[in-house]
Amino acid sequence: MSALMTVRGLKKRHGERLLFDIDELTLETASAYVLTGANGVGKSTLLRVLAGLDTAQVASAAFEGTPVALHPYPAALRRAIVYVHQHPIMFSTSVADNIGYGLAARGEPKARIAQRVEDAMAWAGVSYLQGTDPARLSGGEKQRVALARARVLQPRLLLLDEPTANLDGAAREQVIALIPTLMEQGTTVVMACHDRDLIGLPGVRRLKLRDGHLEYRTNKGETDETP
Ligand SMILES: Nc1ncnc2c1ncn2[C@@H]1O[C@H](COP(=O)(O)OP(=O)(O)OP(=O)(O)O)[C@@H](O)[C@H]1O
Repeated sequence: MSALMTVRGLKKRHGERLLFDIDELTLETASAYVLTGANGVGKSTLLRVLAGLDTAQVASAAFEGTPVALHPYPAALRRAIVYVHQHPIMFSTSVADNIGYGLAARGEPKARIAQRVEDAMAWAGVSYLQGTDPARLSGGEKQRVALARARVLQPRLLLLDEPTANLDGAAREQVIALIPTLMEQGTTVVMACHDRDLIGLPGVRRLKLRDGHLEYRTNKGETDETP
């Protein structure tokens, strides 16, 4: 398996506080990871740094074998890497506009956008929300719309920040059910989470942030560790 992204010497500071000091982060092509660790350890920050939404000190980085800088963040990475926020923000237009927004920003033809949005809505099980005001979506619906919005962009790397946080019951299960289908299409997925059902998904590898360092773990449905 080949490395999709490698980052070496990744340090993040908030003032005097060294949040993390990661020797090396390697994400393989078409692989899925859960990023675990205690509250406040820096999971969201790490994802945001990879997505170019936050800055950090980086010794070197490469994407698909090509050396890249993370600051300033290159347009090629902005196209290849998509971050989905824990509480996705929706534009107040329509659900379809929200899903197609990134494609429109890329200048895709309208007919192509409409087709891909329709497919994505069916994939995410949100076709019934066609006429719903985005401001009225439930937490689970919002998360599924956000996943559809990310999926249509066909990212090489998808960063999901606690995709099931604050969801329970059917809403949580519906989101969890979408994750393996994202993995199947060859996208590398990294999910910051505490959700044991996500951590235990087959084929998902585990990265754990602890004391500022990144540990690679084998994932065998751990029950004996703190998430
Ligand atoms: N701008 C900032 N200035 C100072 N500290 C910050 C800033 N932004 C975040 N932090 C701190 O950095 C730490 C890491 O935050 P982050 O949200 O990345 O953690 P997390 O592991 O995702 O936590 P959780 O599991 O609770 O979501 C927290 O202690 C947070 O308070």
